Amino acid sequence: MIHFDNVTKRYPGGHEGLSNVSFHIEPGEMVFLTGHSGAGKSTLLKLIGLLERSTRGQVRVAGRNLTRLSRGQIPYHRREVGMIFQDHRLLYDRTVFDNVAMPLVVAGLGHLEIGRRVRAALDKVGLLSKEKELPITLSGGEQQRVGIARAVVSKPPVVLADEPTGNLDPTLSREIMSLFEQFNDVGVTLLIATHDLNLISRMNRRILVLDKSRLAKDSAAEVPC
Ligand SMILES: Nc1ncnc2c1ncn2[C@@H]1O[C@H](COP(=O)(O)OP(=O)(O)OP(=O)(O)O)[C@@H](O)[C@H]1O
Repeated sequence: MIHFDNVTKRYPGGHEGLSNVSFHIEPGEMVFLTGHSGAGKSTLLKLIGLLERSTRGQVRVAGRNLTRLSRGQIPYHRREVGMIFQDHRLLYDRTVFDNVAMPLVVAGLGHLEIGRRVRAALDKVGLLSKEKELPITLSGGEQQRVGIARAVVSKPPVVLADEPTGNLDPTLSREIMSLFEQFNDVGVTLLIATHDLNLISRMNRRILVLDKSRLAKDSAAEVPC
């Protein structure tokens, strides 16, 4: 589902956010990505979501070679990759419903279909009763769940999360992880970047470790990277 072959990302100014990274994630895997601050976790997720392009090497997601993808194809790719951010990135002048509906509006779906899908996604994250609220009136954990509903409303086969529990207490973090497990149970491939080593060890899943922009460890690999 996600293939990195010798991928390097060099930012303007010459700094390498990612250096010669290779790994494969199979459909239906749930994988954690960790490493020190600045190790390259966000850069790796941005390459998968096409928020950034690789400088060298090949990134393939759901059968698409992102290195060769034209600008016109980017919206189709984004629909297949749901992204969740630590700071939620909600629109604070729009209701919860409108925030979750955004990807479907962009995709040009009809009114009734949007209503049906948004309510299904809000129900999944336990926020159906809050659809008319503005995000600012919600708690941090609830805002994160709005962000999660928005990421999964198009039913993407791949979901990426960048520090999704960074601002949450342990109970809320567990709730978010349980939601991710439920998505994974129905076949969604998840890649979750986090500093939280307690959380990672509790989940008992495959772990990719970045160190100074390189892949230092893949718990699924027999030998060190
Ligand atoms: N747009 C950019 N321009 C220049 N350098 C960047 C840019 N984005 C990231 N970097 C650099 O690339 C490296 C990797 O950054 P990245 O944000 O991927 O790390 P991270 O592991 O996600 O860190 P954190 O855990 O602190 O969020 C860092 O040295 C960072 O300063």
